[in-house]
Amino acid sequence: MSSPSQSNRQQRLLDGESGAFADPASMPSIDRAQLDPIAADVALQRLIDAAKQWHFQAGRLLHATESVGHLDAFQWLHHNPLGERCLWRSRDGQTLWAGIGAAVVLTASADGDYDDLFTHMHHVLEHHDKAFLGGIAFNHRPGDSEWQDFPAARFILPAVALRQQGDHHELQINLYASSHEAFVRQRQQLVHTLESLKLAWPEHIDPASSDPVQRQDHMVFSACRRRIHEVLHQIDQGELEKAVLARRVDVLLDHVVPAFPVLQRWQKNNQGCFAFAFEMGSSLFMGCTPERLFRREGHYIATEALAGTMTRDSNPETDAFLARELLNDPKLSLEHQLVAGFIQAQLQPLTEQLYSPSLPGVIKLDRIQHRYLPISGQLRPGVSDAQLLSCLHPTPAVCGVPKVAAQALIQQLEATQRGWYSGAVGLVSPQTVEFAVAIRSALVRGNQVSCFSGVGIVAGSEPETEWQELEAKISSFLDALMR
Ligand SMILES: C=C(O[C@@H]1C=C(C(=O)O)C=C[C@H]1O)C(=O)O
Ligand SMILES: [Mg+2]
Repeated sequence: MSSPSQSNRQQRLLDGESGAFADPASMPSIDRAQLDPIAADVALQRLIDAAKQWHFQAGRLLHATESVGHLDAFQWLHHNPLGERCLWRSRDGQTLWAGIGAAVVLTASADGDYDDLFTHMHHVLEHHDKAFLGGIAFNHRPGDSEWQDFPAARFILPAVALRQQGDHHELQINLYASSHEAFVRQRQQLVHTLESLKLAWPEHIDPASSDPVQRQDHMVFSACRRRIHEVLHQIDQGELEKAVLARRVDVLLDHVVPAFPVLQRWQKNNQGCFAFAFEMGSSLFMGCTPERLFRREGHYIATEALAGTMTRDSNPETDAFLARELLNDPKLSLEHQLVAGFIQAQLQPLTEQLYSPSLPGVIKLDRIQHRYLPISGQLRPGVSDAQLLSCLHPTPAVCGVPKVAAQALIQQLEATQRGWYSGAVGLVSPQTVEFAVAIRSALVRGNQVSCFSGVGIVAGSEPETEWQELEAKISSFLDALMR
């Protein structure tokens, strides 16, 4: 129960925001855990005052930070479509960044061209406790229609960021301009965004879910079987050992897809996954992935091999039996071992020492479980983030072995472009750089959503089993979408 003075404050916030709940009888209550109204309100006003007092400084980051009470980042983004939005949540849930609008946007138009990007990002950030969020494509093809808003690489420093580290939540604002004219324009935009920003919203107004109006599978089972046979044939011929085949399913709803509430449900069903979202133009790419590409802190790198999949069962004994099968099955071992071997071989020349447990473990998700092997090490002096990204991406978890042969076969067999699906997404801060593999992901455009999933094909793959695996991966997303 809230006190009368708290209720008044809640009402004032709601009235100020939209005027929609002026009648106390019809006013929904606010989730108390969601917000400390005074802190958020005052913090926001302080940030507006700070921005108004900024003076132009060429090529210097202007910034301000205020602590706030607990804000639900997914709902905050959902209720504030005031500029391009982005989100990054670490796998342990301890770190979350959400952004609205852009202070700095950095892009690359070709794959592998990451050196300048990282140099530039670190130059802008200096030592500040801030982060660029962004990602890279699987392999960039200019002119792809559904991916046209997504270049080979793109990173943004949000204009307004909500940062959560453990229990500490803060709002940050940023501005970086190279001319006085740009400074004036960007500051005006920033103040406007802050003055429009909602920090409170009615509780549990979750957009109603509905059945899809239409579903289009870009690869039906017969085509999938044909492609798997083609990969198996090439494996027989000794051309390659593994290739990952991907599938796209489009779903049309009768309303705009509520991307952030869907992502929040998806993430809640899959604790222990990264969550990410990047809005660009009228598209939004988001996902809930279990797979880390790498995390670097100082000279320390942590990565992993995650591949090989088994279904789950509601009966714990059967589920444990399936996990043992996952660890013992030779085809699943090979599928996973090819990823681990690649990562270890790529990192060997860049590290002093590389550590892994002798046996893999299991990661459990809502509908499936995976083989998992952590790999960590001490980087040699001078190894850069750009180098790590180029040497690890794409791993055989999303591409194949050998890499070049698999890339060519994927390009030949897959009917649709992957864009940022199976690329890498993450966060670049002065202290930490972390990328996740952008699988279990979907591209939202208005009331349409394209979701993607892939399977690793190795000797011993059976089309029916691989098809079920593709279905299981996609249905985790459809559960969150349709609920
Ligand atoms: C390619 C995807 O996932 C990859 C393929 C897996 C497999 O085939 O067993 C498991 C995890 C990932 O390495 C995807 O989910 O889209
Ligand atoms: Mg598999």
